[in-house]
Amino acid sequence: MQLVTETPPLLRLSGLRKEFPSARGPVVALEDITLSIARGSIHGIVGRSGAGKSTLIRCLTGLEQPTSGTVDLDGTNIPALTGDELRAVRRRFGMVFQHANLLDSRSAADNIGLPLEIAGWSAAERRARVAELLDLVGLTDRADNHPGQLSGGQQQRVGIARALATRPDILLCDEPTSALDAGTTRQILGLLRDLRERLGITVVIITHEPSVVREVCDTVTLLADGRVLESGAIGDVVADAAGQLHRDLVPLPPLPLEHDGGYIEVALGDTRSGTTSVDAVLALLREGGVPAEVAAATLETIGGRRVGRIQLEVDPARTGDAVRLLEAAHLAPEVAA
Ligand SMILES: Nc1ncnc2c1ncn2[C@@H]1O[C@H](COP(=O)(O)OP(=O)(O)OP(=O)(O)O)[C@@H](O)[C@H]1O
Repeated sequence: MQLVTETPPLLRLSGLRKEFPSARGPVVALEDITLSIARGSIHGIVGRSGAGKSTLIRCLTGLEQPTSGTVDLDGTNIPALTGDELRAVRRRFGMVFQHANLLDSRSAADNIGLPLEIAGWSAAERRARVAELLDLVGLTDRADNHPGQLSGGQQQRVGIARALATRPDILLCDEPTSALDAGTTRQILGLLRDLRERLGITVVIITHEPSVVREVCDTVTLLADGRVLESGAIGDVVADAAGQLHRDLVPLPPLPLEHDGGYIEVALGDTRSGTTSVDAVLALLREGGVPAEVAAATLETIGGRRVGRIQLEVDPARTGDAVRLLEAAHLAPEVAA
C-alpha cells in the first residue's frame, strides 16, 4: 500500500470540467475534478447513476473533449491531442465492459486476436501473443471455444485478454463484474489483481458495487453530482467515520422493516478519531445511564485497517441522550432512519 501511494502518478486530472449543451441550458457533468492515479495501482471510481463516471472515463480516453482542465498521462495532456497522436494515446488504454461483447462467429482465440489484426500484426506474431494472453487469463484449454460455449466469467476473461492484447498501460474496467454472480466476481477481481502483480499494469475500475472496491482497490474516488466528494487510499477513507465511503464500504445489515426509531450506528475499530470496541461503546452508554443492545455489528480488515460499524438499539425515548453521550466521545453517531 505504501509503495503504491508513493509511486508518481501515471494519470493526473486537474480542474477538469465538462459541460453539455441542452435546450434548458448547459448541463455540468463534471466540475473541478482533480485526482491522481498511481502507476501500478488499482483505482476505483464510484458514484450513483448520473454522478459523472462515464463522462470522466470518456474524457480520460480522449473520446470526449473536456470544457476545461487537463488530463495528464505521463506528461502528455490528452485533451490537447488530435489525429494520429490522439489515436496513439488511446491505444495506451485497454477497455473492459460489463458485457464482453464478443463476436459469436469467432473462437475465443480469434476474439482475443482481433485488436492485433486491426493493428496489422502478422499471423505468426498474433498466434504467439494470443497463446500468451490465453495463458495469462487461464483459458488455454478454451482457445477454440466460441462465446456460446463459455460461461459469463470465461467470456469476461476473453474480454480482458482482448483488452490487454496490444499491451496497454491502463486497463479501464467499466462495471466489469455487474453481470456476474458473487463467486465469478471474486474470480475476475482475483484475475485483475493478479494481472496488476504480473504485468505492473494500472487498473481503473468504475463500479457501483462497494464489495469490488473493498476487495481489490488500493485507492478510490467517490463522485457525486460531477464533483469529487472523497478520494484516497482505501485504508484512509474507511477510517473517516463521518465519510460516505466509510458507510458504503463497511455495510451493516438493513434495519427491521418496521421499527420505532431507536437505532443508532457508530463506527468501530481503528478510525481517525481513535480505536473503539463494542465493549467500550456499550460501557459508555451504560455508564451514562442509557442501556443499549447490539442489533448488528461488523468488523473487518479493509486496506490494512481494522474497521467496522455497530448498530445499537436503545429506548427510542433515550435516542437523544445516547447520541449526546456518543458525540461527547467523538464517535460520530448516526440515528438510523
Ligand atoms: N451527451 C450528453 N448530453 C447531455 N447531458 C449528458 C450527456 N452525457 C452525460 N450527460 C449528463 O451528465 C451527467 C453525468 O452523466 P454520466 O453518464 O457521466 O453519469 P454516470 O455516473 O456514468 O451514470 P451511470 O452510472 O448511470 O452510467 C448526467 O446528468 C447526464 O445526464
